[in-house]
Amino acid sequence: MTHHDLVVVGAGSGNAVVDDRFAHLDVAIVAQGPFGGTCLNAGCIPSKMLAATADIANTVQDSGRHNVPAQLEKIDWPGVQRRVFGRLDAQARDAEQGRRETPWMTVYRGHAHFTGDRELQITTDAGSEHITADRIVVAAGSRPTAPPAITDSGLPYETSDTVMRLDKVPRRLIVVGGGYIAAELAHVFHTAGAEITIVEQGERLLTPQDESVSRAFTDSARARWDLRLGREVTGVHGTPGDLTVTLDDGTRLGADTLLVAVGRRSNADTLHIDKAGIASDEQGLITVDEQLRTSAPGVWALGDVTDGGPALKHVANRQAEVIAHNLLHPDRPQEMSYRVVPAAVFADPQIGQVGLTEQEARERGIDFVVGRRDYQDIAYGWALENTQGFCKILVERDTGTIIGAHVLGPQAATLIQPLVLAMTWQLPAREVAERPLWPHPALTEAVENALREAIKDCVQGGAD
Ligand SMILES: Cc1cc2nc3c(=O)[nH]c(=O)nc-3n(C[C@H](O)[C@H](O)[C@H](O)COP(=O)(O)OP(=O)(O)OC[C@H]3O[C@@H](n4cnc5c(N)ncnc54)[C@H](O)[C@@H]3O)c2cc1C
Ligand SMILES: NC(=O)c1ccc[n+]([C@@H]2O[C@H](COP(=O)([O-])OP(=O)(O)OC[C@H]3O[C@@H](n4cnc5c(N)ncnc54)[C@H](O)[C@@H]3O)[C@@H](O)[C@H]2O)c1
Repeated sequence: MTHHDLVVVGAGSGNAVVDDRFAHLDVAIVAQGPFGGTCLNAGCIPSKMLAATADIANTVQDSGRHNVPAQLEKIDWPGVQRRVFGRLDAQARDAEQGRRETPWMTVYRGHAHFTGDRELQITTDAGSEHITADRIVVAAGSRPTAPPAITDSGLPYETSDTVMRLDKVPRRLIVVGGGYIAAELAHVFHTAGAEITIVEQGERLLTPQDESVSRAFTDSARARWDLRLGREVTGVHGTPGDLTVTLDDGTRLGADTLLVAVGRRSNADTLHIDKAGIASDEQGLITVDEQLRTSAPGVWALGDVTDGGPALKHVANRQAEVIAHNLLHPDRPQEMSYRVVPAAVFADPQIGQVGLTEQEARERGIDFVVGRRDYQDIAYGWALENTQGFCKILVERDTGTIIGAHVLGPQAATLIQPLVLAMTWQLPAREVAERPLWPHPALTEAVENALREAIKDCVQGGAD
């Protein structure tokens, strides 16, 4: 049995825990999948590289509105695949190679599970190995789920793990689920030439978003895609490549490809965490405290496998930093904060969001005002000929505190950042609107003007 000072299980965000500050230790990393994990290989990065390509294709298709006659010939899908995955696969290989060449690190390739306190069995192609460690970081991520009506059919279906690497664009793609992945990948495949149908059990797409954002997004999607809202799949029949999907209202839909995007579940259930005294919640997420310690002494956890914050890469990255600090400085530990967590949907239109939605603020009984500015009411919105974008900011009436912000439209993921900063430092809305100069006529004027709109109705907008 080999002993290490520190073992990290999972080479996604877990790989970011360890750097040269740990060179005095004997460190091992166990990797079942490619280095870089979901984000690099099948998540954030390929989906955004594909979405950026789709945005460019849309710009060409839409160029007539700017008096630039142009025609989109086609998206060269095999070329896009080579560019995107050629780059990302090389990154994953280089990351693993870098670890293998690090003298104080050991790379185990295989699946780890606990056999006791800080004791792991690693199953590899060559057999199995037992290791122990003084300290362990669990960063085993999550995996896509699929409804039984689909899995029981025995017919093939894609998930985000596989669909982006298809060698051909599907002709008719049915997406089950109307959340993040559906919004982003329907944008990609629609622009690449697929007919899109979305089957979503809720009444709108992206329902956790602010109602006005979810509504605007759904309306925009309805113009391009066939939306089956309030519906579930009850069965799949046919043969691979020629599928018939039945819905709970009896509708039958034809497709060559089915993409299931109904959420993900923690991989904690594959780790035998009970053998190591690691507690999990009712959804199977490993329970962590503010310092990202599990219930087992000497075991930390981060990312999608845990109950610590939303399953987003910037959350996991920050958790990796906090754990690294706490491993190196146990005498002065840091705590993870989830007070201000932004998120973005890289679809068409793009969405940026932070803090409370209007419906959440109402449910909490907060007395708040809403400031809104549409892109079509600012100069750069005219320049873009944009008619649907807006920035909406929620401000507590009495204190002028910004409690939530929502942007829909071009560059929304970037435009949200000044509001993330303002909320992080708890700057009053009036100060954020009036103290800095906002460059004219940039898109950021949508943010500035939404803030000015909100503070008109505040009792106390902040500093005068
Ligand atoms: C399509 C898609 C798009 C996304 N886009 C965004 C985005 O734009 N922005 C954003 O913030 N987030 C995005 N996310 C979410 C983001 O990818 C995840 O939150 C993040 O990657 C989680 O990191 P992690 O380290 O917890 O898990 P992972 O990156 O999944 O890493 C876990 C690693 O552990 C390995 N592993 C699992 N079990 C074991 C085991 N028993 N033994 C050894 N190794 C094991 C896995 O092979 C994997 O490499 C997206 C996700 C998807 C699916
Ligand atoms: N830009 C980003 O940050 C980004 C992008 C993609 C994925 N992600 C991460 O990956 C996670 C998974 O994404 P996702 O899109 O799979 O999940 P999601 O939770 O965003 O959306 C799932 C959707 O599927 C619907 N649904 C569930 N069961 C269904 C059923 N049986 N039939 C029809 N609809 C059903 C839900 O109502 C929901 O709208 C996200 O929650 C997020 O953490 C983030």
